[in-house]
Amino acid sequence: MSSNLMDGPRVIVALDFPDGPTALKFVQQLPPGSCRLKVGKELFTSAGPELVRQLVAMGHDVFLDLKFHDIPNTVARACGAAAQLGVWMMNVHASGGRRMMEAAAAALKDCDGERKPLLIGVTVLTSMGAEDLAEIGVNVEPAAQVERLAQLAKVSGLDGVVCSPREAGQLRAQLGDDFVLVTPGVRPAGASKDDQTRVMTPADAIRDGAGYLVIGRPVTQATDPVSALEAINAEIQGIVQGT
Ligand SMILES: O=c1ccn([C@@H]2O[C@H](COP(=O)(O)O)[C@@H](O)[C@H]2O)c(=O)[nH]1
Repeated sequence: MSSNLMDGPRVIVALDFPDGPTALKFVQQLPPGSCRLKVGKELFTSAGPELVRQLVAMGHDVFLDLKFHDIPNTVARACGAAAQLGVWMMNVHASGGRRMMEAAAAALKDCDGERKPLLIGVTVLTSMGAEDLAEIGVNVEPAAQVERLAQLAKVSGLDGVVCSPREAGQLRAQLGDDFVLVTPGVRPAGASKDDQTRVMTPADAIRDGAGYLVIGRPVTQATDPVSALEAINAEIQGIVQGT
């Protein structure tokens, strides 16, 4: 899938809500086709796989963001179980290593064509900066570590990576148009960074080669979430069409 040929919404709204009913109430107000949806650790822990099945049955593309990170066998089996839910995208931590990522990719290889979920590797969390990396013994700039893990993800058979938009340009140039770049750490101009560190605006992220923008609080916590989402889609529309 070339980033230039991707169909459909580029924004993935992070449904970081405390429970299923709150998430569903939020989803029901979204205009059809305006975004894809991400179910992460908070909502999945509270509402479980049934909510994921429900969102898939409603026709949504669901990114199951559970960031699996364990021994290869455990991660492979978790990925197999996630695929059974019919999700569009799922992820593992690239720092789990090549054998873990290869096992995850192998677990999905028997899913039939259209239904095969995209498998994405998390590189360096967008909340982390150089000092955070140094504290865990990684004494390089985030961009260098992202590049290293993204290359490992690619040779391990993954479809793409989660990175910050700040690394999108470099990865797009190095890893090609077919490698999927999913970028959280996206903030409209003037919005609070919250706990994110490596951020960019929606327009700049797309311009630099991001495939999908994961956006949570700037939409979900907005006074008018639908208008906030529409403004982001309007901001990136011209750039997406020009790519
Ligand atoms: O490196 C990462 C990986 C995942 N996330 C997730 O994306 C959203 C971002 O939410 P905002 O409210 O827009 O900050 C959230 O669900 C994270 O778990 C990330 O931020 N960075």
